[in-house]
Amino acid sequence: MSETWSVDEHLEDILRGVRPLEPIELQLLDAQGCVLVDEITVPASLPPFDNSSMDGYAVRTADVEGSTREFPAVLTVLGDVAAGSADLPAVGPGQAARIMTGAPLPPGAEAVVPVEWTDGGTGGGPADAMTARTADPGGATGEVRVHRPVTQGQYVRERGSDVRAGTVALPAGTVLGPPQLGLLAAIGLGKVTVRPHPRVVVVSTGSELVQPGEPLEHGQIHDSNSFVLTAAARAAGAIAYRVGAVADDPDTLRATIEDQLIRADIVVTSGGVSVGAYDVVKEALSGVDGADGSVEFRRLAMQPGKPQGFGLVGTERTPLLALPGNPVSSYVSFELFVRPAIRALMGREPVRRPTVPAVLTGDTVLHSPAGKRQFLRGAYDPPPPGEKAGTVRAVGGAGSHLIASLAQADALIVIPEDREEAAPGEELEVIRLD
Ligand SMILES: Nc1nc2c(c(=O)[nH]1)N[C@H]1C(S)=C(S)[C@@H](COP(=O)(O)OP(=O)(O)OC[C@H]3O[C@@H](n4cnc5c(N)ncnc54)[C@H](O)[C@@H]3O)O[C@H]1N2
Ligand code: MOO
Repeated sequence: MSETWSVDEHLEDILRGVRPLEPIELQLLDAQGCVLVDEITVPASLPPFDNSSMDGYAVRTADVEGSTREFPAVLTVLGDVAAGSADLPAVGPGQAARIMTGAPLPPGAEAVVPVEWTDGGTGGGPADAMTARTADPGGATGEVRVHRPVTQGQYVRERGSDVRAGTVALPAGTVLGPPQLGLLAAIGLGKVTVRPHPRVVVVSTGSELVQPGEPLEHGQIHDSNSFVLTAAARAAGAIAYRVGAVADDPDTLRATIEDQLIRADIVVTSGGVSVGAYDVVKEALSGVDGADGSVEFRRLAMQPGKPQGFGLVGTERTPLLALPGNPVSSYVSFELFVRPAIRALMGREPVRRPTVPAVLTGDTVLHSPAGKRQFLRGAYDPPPPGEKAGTVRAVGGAGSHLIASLAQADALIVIPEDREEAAPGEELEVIRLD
């Protein structure tokens, strides 16, 4: 661990070892957040048929021309056309069909008069609504008085007016969010080919660690990193498995990782990477060169997150990122290195979180070690209209054990390597953690 790596060099090294996962076919909801590999063509037009956009009466426009409240057009109602109806009455001169939103326009009809522009078949004033069929089956027949004319095609959603068969529904590279999944469902696709969610196995290490919910003996602490890392991996789009904390024993750790490789596209460990006598991850995984790969441990010019390990392990050369154990270091390292690796596996761009400018508020000058990129926890406010930069204030100190203030933060304030302090009023870059 002699030379010091920059944040960017370490990330580039990781990204060189990460290839996008092979595409697979998934059920629509399993593909949420995934990237489409090929463009999707619309197999059949949407809507598939001309249909009504209103509850009302399907009419011939000539029959209602010039109609008013005082001089209504009086039409004979043939019956109901409900959404899903296949049996459609032909609408002839002087006739109308009561029609529901989404129902196919019956033959002969050219437009739809909303029910509010009619007497609803009651013989009274303008209707507010139709009476439910169950309450008044007879309401579907008889006469209707139409108080306003409609033009050709009015309140009719034309076949193909949404998307036409043969056109591109979604281009390759689309990230499937709720509306995109909705479109695939609407055009009738039950499955879709995407790069899958990476499987991330999270292993925390440390003989002092006790699972939350269990009492502590003196000297012990609860394992929080494995929860942070597993939750963060899920938020980044991965399927994450949390393995309980492994004690500081190299053989146990090696065996645990070997067992886990079967379900891992990435392994993330926390703790045991520094220079202590019980730094188990380093001891178990460094220098195991050969077919099964190896993990290289290095010092980074960053704070927090100085000690890091990265390598490709097992016969599948699975990327393993060994993060430092201090809780803030572990989380910041996840954001800077594991999240981009997850996104690279998914084929999602950009892999890095973007930075945004923010003016530092508060009354404290922030300090940063020379030559290191520092990531301080911040609370960010977006810019008011017309301004480019938001504001950010530091929350908590620089200590990498400060879990409570990390929970107050929604941004990381970046102090570059060439700066040793930043004063209130200065504009800095921040990474938003949303
Ligand atoms: N002599 C030196 N000591 C240390 C150096 C150094 O350069 N020289 N680097 C320091 C830095 S910076 C960091 S970061 C830590 C990294 O240590 P490890 O990765 O070996 O982590 P541990 O020693 O296992 O734990 C550190 C700290 O974090 C707590 N921890 C660990 N795992 C969890 C967990 N799952 N949940 C909650 N808290 C956890 C652990 O109890 C320790 O307090 O090394 C410094 N030392
Ligand atoms: O660099 Mo360590 O990761 O501060 O706490």
